[in-house]
Amino acid sequence: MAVNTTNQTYGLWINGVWKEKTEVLEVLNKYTQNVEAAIARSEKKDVDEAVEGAKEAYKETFSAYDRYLVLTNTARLLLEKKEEFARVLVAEVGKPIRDSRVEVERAAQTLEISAEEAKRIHGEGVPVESAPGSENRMAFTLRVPVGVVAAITPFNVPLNLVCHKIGPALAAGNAVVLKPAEVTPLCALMLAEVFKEAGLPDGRLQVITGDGAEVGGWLLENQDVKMFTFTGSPRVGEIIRQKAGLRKVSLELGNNSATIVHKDADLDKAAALIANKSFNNAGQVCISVQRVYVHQDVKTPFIQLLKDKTEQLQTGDPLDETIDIGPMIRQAEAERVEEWVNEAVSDGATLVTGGSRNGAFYEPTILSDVKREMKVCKQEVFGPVVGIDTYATIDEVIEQVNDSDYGLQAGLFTNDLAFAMKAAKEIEVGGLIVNDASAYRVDHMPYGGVKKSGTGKEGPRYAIEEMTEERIIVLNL
Ligand SMILES: NC(=O)C1=CN([C@@H]2O[C@H](COP(=O)(O)OP(=O)(O)OC[C@H]3O[C@@H](n4cnc5c(N)ncnc54)[C@H](O)[C@@H]3O)[C@@H](O)[C@H]2O)C=CC1
Ligand SMILES: O=C(O)[C@H](O)CS(=O)(=O)O
Repeated sequence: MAVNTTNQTYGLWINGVWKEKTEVLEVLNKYTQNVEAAIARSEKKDVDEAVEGAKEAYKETFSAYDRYLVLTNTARLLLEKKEEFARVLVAEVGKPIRDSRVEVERAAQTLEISAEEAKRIHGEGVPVESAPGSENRMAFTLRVPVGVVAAITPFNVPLNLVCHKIGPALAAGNAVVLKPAEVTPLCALMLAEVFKEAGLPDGRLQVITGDGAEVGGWLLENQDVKMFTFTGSPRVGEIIRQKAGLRKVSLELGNNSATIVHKDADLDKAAALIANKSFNNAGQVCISVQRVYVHQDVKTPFIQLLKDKTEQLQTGDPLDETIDIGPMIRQAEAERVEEWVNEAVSDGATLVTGGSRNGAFYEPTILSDVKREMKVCKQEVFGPVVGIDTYATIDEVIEQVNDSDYGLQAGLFTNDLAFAMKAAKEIEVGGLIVNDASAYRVDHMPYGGVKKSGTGKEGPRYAIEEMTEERIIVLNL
């Protein structure tokens, strides 16, 4: 049974207290469509106040060890409140309860890893003395924080992806102004209070909410923001890239992730992992499997296995412990997916399973005989749809995978080491996952794409590099 888990009006989190606003936006429960909570709609002056407060907080000493302690405490408190956060994720995203619990656990891990990294941020020795005329010099680098970081996050993984920005930014010694997605802002707002309870100095983390384009625009205008770290659509990523000017920008954008199933693969294992990782979070995961390339010799048995495993997935109320797939974020998105699938079928694709919509629910859907120019292949579906195509040779499939505007992660099922290593060199992505689907991620690995999938890496150690400047110190002795 769905319950209203928060039923609260949130203010803006500025300088460690709630600032109430009269204008609010409603946040819906994505399963019941009831109002779950309300959030404040920021005005420009609120955004400027948040940035100013962050700038002031940044000037105060916050040692690496204290950063470590605060992040560790936050991770512990988050785990203590796991069920509370998981239920809010169920409500605001429509994410099934079992997956929501996993997201809270991963978010705590992301903060824990960030805490560990806070203690080992270091530069390196630079042998300037080896240059003629510099014999009496020595040099080393420092990594210094950039200052105020603006973090703008998407709707689909609203706790862990927020932690992937706040964790490393704070670990590196920055102050953060966070703008969570307006449709799923609740966990981020709750997290702000947890950080305070964990000992974070006021102003180091500000959370402002409101209309994305408006608030994002005001953040971009404010020159006291020194870096933008963004996860979301390529459309908004490009706006940020253009308006940020010469400031630092890190962009985690979309993907139409491919996974290859070679003729020597363990087909049962491949089908199980692909079924699980294509439809998780109703396919609203940017490394979710969207394009499957199966070797022509094993097409028929593989499709049958994938169909069987997909049809075992249960769709329904995300609070129900037995449910695998909940609603999409809004009905309009499910309608778009329905349109793309119908268009593919009328252009010659075969519907293997699924293909129907009920409100915001879209059934897990498999298409075969897809063509590369179809929207379900060429664009990012961001929904529970997999399109299967075949190939004959290794060169051909590498070309098919690379024929994409995107390049975040890809998967490859094979026991052929030579193929795996050729793919590692030639597939144009930020990460290749061998003997698993494209959607494998643990939170300390480098994560980020090429082409339209963005620039910069996440994973706390790598994000800290993005969120610090390298400064060289030369000693003339
Ligand atoms: N590479 C990655 O790690 C991930 C990428 N994504 C991508 O995100 C997209 C889906 O998420 P959405 O939340 O719908 O993306 P979105 O781009 O619509 O929104 C993302 C964030 O940007 C804000 N925003 C909207 N307009 C803005 C503007 N003009 N200036 C500044 N900020 C603005 C939104 O309020 C939200 O907080 C998909 O394309 C997906 O692939 C999602 C998750 C992870
Ligand atoms: O890109 C996404 O949608 C997420 O980063 C995938 S994950 O972190 O939830 O695995």
